[in-house]
Order: sequence, then C-alpha cells, then structure tokens
Amino acid sequence: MMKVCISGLGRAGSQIAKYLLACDRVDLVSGICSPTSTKAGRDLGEIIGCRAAGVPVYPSDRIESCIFNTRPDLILDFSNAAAALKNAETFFSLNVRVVMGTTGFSKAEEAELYALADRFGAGLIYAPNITRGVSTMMLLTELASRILTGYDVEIIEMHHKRKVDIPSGTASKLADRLRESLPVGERHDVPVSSVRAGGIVGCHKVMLVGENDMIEISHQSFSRNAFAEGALFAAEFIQDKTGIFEMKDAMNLDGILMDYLNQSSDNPPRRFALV
Ligand SMILES: NC(=O)C1=CN([C@@H]2O[C@H](COP(=O)(O)OP(=O)(O)OC[C@H]3O[C@@H](n4cnc5c(N)ncnc54)[C@H](O)[C@@H]3O)[C@@H](O)[C@H]2O)C=CC1
Ligand SMILES: O=C(O)C1=N[C@H](C(=O)O)C[C@H](O)C1
Repeated sequence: MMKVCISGLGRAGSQIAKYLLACDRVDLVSGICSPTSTKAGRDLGEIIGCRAAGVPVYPSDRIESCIFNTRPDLILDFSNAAAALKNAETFFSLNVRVVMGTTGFSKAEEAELYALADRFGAGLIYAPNITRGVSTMMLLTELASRILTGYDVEIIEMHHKRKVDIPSGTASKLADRLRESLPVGERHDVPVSSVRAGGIVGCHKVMLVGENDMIEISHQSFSRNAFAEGALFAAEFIQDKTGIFEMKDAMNLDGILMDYLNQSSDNPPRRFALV
C-alpha cells in the first residue's frame, strides 16, 4: 500500500491526516512539523485528537531521519511557501514524490520549485487547489471566457481570516489561466477581490459580465475534507510517476474534453429539411 507522509500539520494538514488515518487506501507513516513546533516527537494520531496511531512526527530539520525511518512514497505538503520550497529540495533529493498543496509562492519561487523537480527528475503535482471541483471550474471558466468574448471577467475569493496569503493560490492560477485564454494582443490582468472573514473554508467565484447579462461559476469547499479527498486523488495519481503535473492531468481533463468533442462530431445534431 502507498505510504504517505504529511508535511505541515496545521488546519489543512491535520484534517487530511484524520481523513487518511480512517482510510484503508493509504498508509499514513509520518508527519513533519516546523523545527520549533511542540508536535515534534509526538504521535500524529494523538495530536489530531484520535487514538495513538504509531505515526511519528519529525521536525523539518530532521527530514532525512523521517524519510529514512518511515520510508514514505510521497509527501503531501500543506505548510507555508518558504518551508515548502526548502523542504521540497530535500524530498526530491531523497527520491520522494511530492503533492504540493501549499500556496503563497512568488512566480520566482514557483519557477524554482519546477527547476528543482526537473533537476532531480522528481514526481510533482503542484495544485494550489487540490479539489477536483476547482479544476473542473477552471476548465468551465476558460471555455466560458472564450465563448463570451468582450465580457468583463472578475474573480472573487473568500477564505477564513487566518489565511496568510492574499490573493489565494487558486485565484492567482484562475487569473493567469483566464488571462492566457484571451487572444494575444488583447491580454490584460483579470482582477481578483479577496475577502478574509470568519471561518470560511474556501470559496471562489468567477463572474463574466456583459452589458445586459452575466454568468457566475463558483466553487465552495464545505469542509477541509474536500482537500483530503483531493489530496488522496492526487497521491494515487503521482505515486508511480515522474514529471511535473497539475490536477487537470490527474483528472485527465484534456482527454475527457477531447472525448466529448469527438462524441459530438460522431453524432451531429439532427437537422430537419424543409420539403
Ligand atoms: N491546495 C489546496 O487545495 C489547499 C492549500 N492550502 C494551503 O496549505 C497551506 C497551509 O494551510 P493551513 O493548514 O490553513 O495553514 P496553517 O498555518 O494552519 O498550517 C501550516 C502548518 O505548517 C507548519 N510549518 C511551518 N514551518 C514548517 C516546516 N518547516 N516544515 C513543516 N511544517 C511547517 C506550521 O507550523 C503550521 O502548522 C497554505 O499555503 C494554504 O494556502 C490549504 C488548503 C487547501
Ligand atoms: O488557505 C486555505 O485554506 C486554502 N488555500 C488554497 C488557496 O490559496 O487557493 C485553496 C483553498 O481554497 C484553501
């Protein structure tokens, strides 16, 4: 069975740990926390309020021991951008695959992450949003923006008030993708508005607004189990691969779209002749 380690045991990482401990498709073998965290040396099951699970937690300055002692096939990283980038180099150098859920990277840091993965011939899924729902939403919004040319496009993202990065990684990726789907020469930045309030788990909305009508495509995560479900999906995809991937690759979205188009051309709409 695939062996998994979670790096970053905060809101997202802890809930993912809880989900994976109750799941029989993976073996959660270890956790990684910050070097100053009181979680180091404790049992991950106890930390997240479950029974002792025999899952040790290592501080990130002892990653080598963690990997050597618990032998994970892959890491699920939900920490912070600075820690994630530093730790990724060690994971890749030890031939461990990474599902990178962490956000807040600058463009230069993103490029560095890709360069590291390339240099070590690693397996990486970089997913600023790990839910299948958001990847589906990205595809739908790109299609909609190509159809509704001339419409204004705006993104609204809403998260809990303790989230440190702004705008969200998901909103930045949506904005980049929507910008690139505009015709060359007409490309402009897509505005993002951010709300940080209460305990909102995660909500992204894309609005395409014309003079006389508008459409909205939105996604909402009801709980952090949405991230756990997505992380498991990504892990099962990357476990035997090398290369750099996105969630849309794990979901085969290009293939599904191609099948859909081929199917519609196999079954052209019936036309009625006037006789
Ligand atoms: N891709 C996705 O779908 C999702 C991404 N995220 C991202 O995951 C990250 C974490 O989010 P939250 O859990 O809400 O934040 P959080 O602040 O609750 O958790 C981050 C954890 O990382 C730990 N950490 C700090 N330095 C570390 C190190 N050197 N090694 C390992 N762990 C270290 C912190 O002590 C903390 O426990 C954020 O970047 C967030 O945007 C969160 C949810 C879903
Ligand atoms: O910090 C979070 O919580 C989330 N972060 C991700 C992001 O920045 O897009 C994804 C998700 O919406 C939750």
